[in-house]
Amino acid sequence: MNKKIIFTGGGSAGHVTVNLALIPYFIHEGWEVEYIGSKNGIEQELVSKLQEVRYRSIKTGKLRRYFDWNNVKDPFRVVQGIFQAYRIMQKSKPNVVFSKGGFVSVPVILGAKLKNIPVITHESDLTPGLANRISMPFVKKVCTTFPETEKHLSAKKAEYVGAIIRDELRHGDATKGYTYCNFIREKPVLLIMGGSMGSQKINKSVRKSLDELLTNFQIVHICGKGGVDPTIKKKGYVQFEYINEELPDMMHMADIVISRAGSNAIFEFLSLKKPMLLIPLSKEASRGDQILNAESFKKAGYCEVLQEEELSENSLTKAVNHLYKNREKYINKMETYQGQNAMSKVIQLIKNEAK
Ligand SMILES: CC(=O)N[C@H]1[C@@H](OP(=O)(O)OP(=O)(O)OC[C@H]2O[C@@H](n3ccc(=O)[nH]c3=O)[C@H](O)[C@@H]2O)O[C@H](CO)[C@@H](O)[C@@H]1O
Repeated sequence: MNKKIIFTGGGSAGHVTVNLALIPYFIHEGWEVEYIGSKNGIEQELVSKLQEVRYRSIKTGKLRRYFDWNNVKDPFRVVQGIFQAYRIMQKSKPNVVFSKGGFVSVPVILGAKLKNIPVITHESDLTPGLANRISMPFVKKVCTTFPETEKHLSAKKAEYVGAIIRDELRHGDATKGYTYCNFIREKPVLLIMGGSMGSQKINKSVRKSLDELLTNFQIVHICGKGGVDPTIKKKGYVQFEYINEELPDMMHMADIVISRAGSNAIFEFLSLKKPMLLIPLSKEASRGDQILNAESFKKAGYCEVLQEEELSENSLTKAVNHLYKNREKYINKMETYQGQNAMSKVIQLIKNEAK
């Protein structure tokens, strides 16, 4: 009988793209693949494109660090989600569960634990997220992207594997990117990606400096859902809410990037050797994981960092021009980065645990 794996993870694309990188391998190897996510999350949108994967939705609650009336209702949703996940495990009988974290993964992991199904999780960031911290006692292994993360985890469970990069990102075609954006070859391209959901702060700041930035660069701006400003029509400036199939072409076309410091995005840029200006999400809006991700990259010489509090018209254009001028320095440093062959390590761990 074929082996079966259930993937989970969601809330933002950063909790889905690692799964999207792994899923084709298991399908190719003849495994049955299912995915548990929320009903209307980004994971549903991204995974529903994969015909071979059965998608099942459960109720889930968000784990917020701030006051919200939903905080009262959400624990009940999580409990309902645990029962739903338990029933799925009972019917589906997977050999193993792989979780990429995010709040939808907590009920799935608990449901799997109740059925004694082994779970492996993956932590993208330098410090473990809340969902992964809650789930820690119930999982067999936690795969980490940064070596520094191991000190935040139990030594028995932590496995440093490195970053998992979707294979298609390596096969982008810059020429297609130029055609798609109607850009010319003679002027450098700046790609701006404020994380998978866009960043209002970065969008605002870029737009204030747009004319100045456009004197030196053509700009692809990924603005996030609802973030595109249709009133701005300028030569050499294109905006998107989110890019799917064309992202590899856009990444290959870019000379330099401005990005949030979400772990998947920055390792993708690193693997393609794109000099980065990172603007991490502030401590006010997060646990500060992106600040640590960015610090680690800066220490390695891969990027420039501009903290959100320092963001202004002047500081942004100055930092972008400085990055472009010194691009060779960052590229040379990135050339020394050795990928950890994370994909095969994770696949081996999953196979070892699959009952
Ligand atoms: C606000 C928030 O909570 N952010 C977290 C979230 O970020 P976020 O969801 O932004 O995740 P990442 O930056 O790590 O990854 C974004 C992923 O989306 C893809 N992408 C993005 C834009 C686009 O148009 N098309 C596309 O395919 C990127 O290629 C990448 O694979 O998860 C990350 C990984 O745990 C964390 O480090 C971030 O702190």
